Amino acid sequence: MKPKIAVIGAGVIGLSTAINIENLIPGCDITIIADKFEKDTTSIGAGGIFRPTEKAIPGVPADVIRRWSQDTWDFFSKLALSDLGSTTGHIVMPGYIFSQEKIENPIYEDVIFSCRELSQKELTKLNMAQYRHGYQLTSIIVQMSKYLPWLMEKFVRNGGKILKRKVNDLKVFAGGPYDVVVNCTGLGSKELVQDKNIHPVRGQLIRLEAPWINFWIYTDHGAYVLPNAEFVAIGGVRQDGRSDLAVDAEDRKGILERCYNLWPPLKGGKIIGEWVGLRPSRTPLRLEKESIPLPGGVLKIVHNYGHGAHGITLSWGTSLEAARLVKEMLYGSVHAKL
Ligand SMILES: Cc1cc2nc3c(=O)[nH]c(=O)nc-3n(C[C@H](O)[C@H](O)[C@H](O)COP(=O)(O)OP(=O)(O)OC[C@H]3O[C@@H](n4cnc5c(N)ncnc54)[C@H](O)[C@@H]3O)c2cc1C
Repeated sequence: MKPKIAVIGAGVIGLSTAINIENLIPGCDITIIADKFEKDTTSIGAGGIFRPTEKAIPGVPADVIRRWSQDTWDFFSKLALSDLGSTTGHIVMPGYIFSQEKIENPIYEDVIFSCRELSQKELTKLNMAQYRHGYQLTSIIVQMSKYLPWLMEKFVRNGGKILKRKVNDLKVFAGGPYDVVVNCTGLGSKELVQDKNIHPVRGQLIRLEAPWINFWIYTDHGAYVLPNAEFVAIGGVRQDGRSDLAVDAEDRKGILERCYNLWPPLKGGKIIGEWVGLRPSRTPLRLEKESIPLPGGVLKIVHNYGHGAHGITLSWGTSLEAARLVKEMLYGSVHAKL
């Protein structure tokens, strides 16, 4: 009999997990169940920069973060360097990080296309002498408005099914119809599995029409500039515990001030949109299997949520691991290679 699997959640984590399950368990019957899709998810609004760091998720060992980052990079760079890149939204883009602290990040050096520290002379030439450190990197930016629909289409083309519905309690799945249920609900896990550790970290960004900006910038003081083929996203804020979704005028003022100071040519850009999203943050993120014996039968769950500010960067790697855990739950650990 074909194994039946449900993936709850249709953000970048749910879609990537569902596709990795399709790849790892060919012929399985798989359904994505979610109450929000594409434009209503957090994933759609992310700046989309691949920016791995060993300290991305507190509580996750550096070698594990490195593996998830590397697996995501392998997938993203294959797309970006192929003729698919313009369809999936993966763009190779040079950029800068400016900071007061020295950044020791072996993942930058080993994984992304290129990374080197700038000299004081170079910082001065860029009008960035106020920063003690600067780095020039070439990474990948993912335009999420292209990537999410592409993932969805790929999932459906492989035979996957979609169900639009809110799940209020995973226990309804005890005893069937699914052999394994995969929880990729991000912040939804607060209610769905009563997880007190998951919390929102609010972000706000402004979308500019500024096609002359063709490199990205990241700083350690709440200013970033992330262009894609559609617009330039400038931000941002990181407000722990705040969960209102309306655009805040004070936040807008602060973002514009910081970003215009950082890179004055941005002032020529036309504001074409604003967006607020809630990073699903958890220390550490939850990527594990769980079996719950219930009167109706054993409920087998794989959890994959809580990626915080790094959900795009870690998406493919964590989803690959979640798919391996699903296979292990179906067939035992002999089949799984973690
Ligand atoms: C301003 C901002 C900028 C960001 N920039 C970057 C960046 O540059 N690089 C990077 O790596 N990351 C970035 N991130 C982080 C990234 O966006 C998130 O980590 C990622 O999108 C989380 O994906 P997800 O699939 O877990 O959650 P979501 O996209 O929120 O998806 C959750 C899914 O679960 C479903 N769901 C929830 N509860 C239920 C339920 N009970 N029943 C049915 N369905 C349910 C929802 O409907 C939805 O489909 C940014 C985030 C923000 C806010």
